[in-house]
Amino acid sequence: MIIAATDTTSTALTWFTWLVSKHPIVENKIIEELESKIPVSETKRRRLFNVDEVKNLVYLHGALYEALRLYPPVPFNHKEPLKPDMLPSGHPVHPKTKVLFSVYSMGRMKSIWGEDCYEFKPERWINERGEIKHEPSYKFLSFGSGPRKCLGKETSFIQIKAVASALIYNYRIHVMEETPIIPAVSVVLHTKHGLMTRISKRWE
Ligand code: HEM
Repeated sequence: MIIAATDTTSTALTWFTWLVSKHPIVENKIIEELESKIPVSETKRRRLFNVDEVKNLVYLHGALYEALRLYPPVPFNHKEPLKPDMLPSGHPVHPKTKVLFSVYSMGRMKSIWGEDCYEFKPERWINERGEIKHEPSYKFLSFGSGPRKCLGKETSFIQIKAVASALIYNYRIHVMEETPIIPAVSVVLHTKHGLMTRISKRWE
């Protein structure tokens, strides 16, 4: 729980916070969705959101999945076959061979996500009926795929959603860009220099 859950969720929230601060239109749409789906009285502006309240937030889901696609907290992974196998490319794989794959790169491939693959676009995850658009786990690999995929996927996502709602709804977050916001080369995709921010209350 401690190893698998701590750095992954905090890293996901860090990249999400940075991406939202760079995309004010997305930030406004998240607030609009919170206000329309979870109405709040004028006198009680500041608030926290519970699991049931955030469950059906479609736009926020899309924004968080976009952050996880562009900045997967576990940026690479490896697998090895139990018996001799062949990759779709025609390359044979021996049971003792580890196949390393970059989840980070796969989230940014035009052949997988289309021409706009570098764009932070929550709408990518919303279908024409306004519902969450599901993608196969072998395409969106941020939580892995198959029998050993992340056990904490649902738990972590709902936690992240509740924290992200409270952060964006209650505070204006201005990212200080004195140091570049770039990924660190590591097993978990931390921001190399952290994320320095100036935070103010949104409702005063
Ligand atoms: C944003 C948050 C998280 C991300 C991106 C993430 C990602 C991953 C990935 C990529 C794997 C490897 C899957 C594979 O090899 O196919 C994994 C495994 C795992 N995760 Fe997570 N994880 C997150 C949060 C959590 C949390 C909160 C927990 C626990 C409550 C957790 C528990 C586990 C466990 C136990 C495994 C090993 C599963 C196995 O080997 O059978 N994860 N996670």
